[in-house]
Amino acid sequence: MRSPFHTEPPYTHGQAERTGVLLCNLGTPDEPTAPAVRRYLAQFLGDHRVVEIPKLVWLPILHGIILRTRPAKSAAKYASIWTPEGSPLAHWTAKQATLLRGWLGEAGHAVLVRHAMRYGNPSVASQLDALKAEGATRILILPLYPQYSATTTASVFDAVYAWAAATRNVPELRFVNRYHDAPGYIDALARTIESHWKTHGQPDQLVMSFHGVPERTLHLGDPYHCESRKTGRLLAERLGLREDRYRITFQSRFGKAKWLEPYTQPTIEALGKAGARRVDVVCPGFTSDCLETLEEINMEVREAFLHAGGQEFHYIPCLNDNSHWITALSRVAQQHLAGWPTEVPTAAALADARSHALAGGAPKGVCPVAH
Ligand SMILES: C=CC1=C(C)c2cc3[nH]c(cc4nc(cc5[nH]c(cc1n2)c(C)c5CCC(=O)O)C(CCC(=O)O)=C4C)c(C)c3C=C
Ligand SMILES: [Fe+2]
Ligand SMILES: [Fe+2]
Repeated sequence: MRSPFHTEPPYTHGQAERTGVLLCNLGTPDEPTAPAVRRYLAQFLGDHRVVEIPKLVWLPILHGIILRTRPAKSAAKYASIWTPEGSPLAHWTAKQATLLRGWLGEAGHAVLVRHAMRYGNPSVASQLDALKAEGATRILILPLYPQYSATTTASVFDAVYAWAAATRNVPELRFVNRYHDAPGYIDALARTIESHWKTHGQPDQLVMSFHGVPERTLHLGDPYHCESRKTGRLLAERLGLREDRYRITFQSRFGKAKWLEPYTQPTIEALGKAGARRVDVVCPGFTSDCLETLEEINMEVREAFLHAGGQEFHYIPCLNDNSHWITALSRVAQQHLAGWPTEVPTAAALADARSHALAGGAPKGVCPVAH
């Protein structure tokens, strides 16, 4: 009879038990072409965590209208931010995983660290399989979203549950829901802004722009709005900014429904029209630069501000591979790893497990070990 679960090697004694961390991000197309963007958007916008319209109504609209028109337009935008290393989001996420592995190692935690994308590659399932193949029996799921949203964080968790539901020998799993107010995260953001200001001076207004979500999700119990606003308030306090020197706004509206307000672009245009000479924009909810920061903010919104009469527009990059940010991420990971063994098993422990395995004596056909 075929098993409904993924094929696994037979259980063997005496293997090194390892702890793993899986850094999860949203994902990005494999290349900046319409077919690749179509594949990516089909998976992304077909996720009921992202678009909550009943599938029977939504899928004909998605496949019949949106996926016929949007991919070519989005591909052109992706082409404008693509780098020799590929998509910025993919590049920074991979680098963050490498750096986090090093940081945790320095702190004495010999954990396996990999990264995965909720949509596109490398998939969450493929990286969980890889961690398991490397011996991970405990895995910490760490989304690269400081603010919890059902549209992003919970969707990553869905992918993990789906993998676990098809796995026989499931590792112990832990999930990080949020770190929107972690002091190290706020500090890393503040240092990035302060270092920009040290070179360029201060603006009339600092705009903290977060990705938006439909407003109704707030009324249905999603804390994303409140967590984003708290990040913004803590950041302003850390920078010593008075309330009239900064704004918290929401960007990247998708579709016709009301999203969280105030919207980023109209706010910045209004600032330009009202005579603000210089605006600086930072995107604290994005831990890597991506299409939504490099194209939407640094190109579209920049142009709108200058067109509205503004003189200087400064985009302050995301945390990316900033060392204070990696320190913050490693602190979040260590907090959630507490109580799990994170050292490499000693030779003595492995030898003990193996000699135990050699004790033998059970009937043929089952595990021949004296347990
Ligand atoms: C940081 C948190 C994010 C939330 C919350 C979020 C919600 C959300 N997004 C869409 C629709 C789109 N988002 C797109 C790109 C995109 N979104 C995020 C992050 C969040 N999204 C990132 C990091 C990116 C950039 C990815 C990259 O490859 O660089 C896109 C695709 C781009 C396009 O075609 O315009 C769409 C579409 C919805 C509907 C939503 C919540 C309901
Ligand atoms: Fe998005
Ligand atoms: Fe609130």
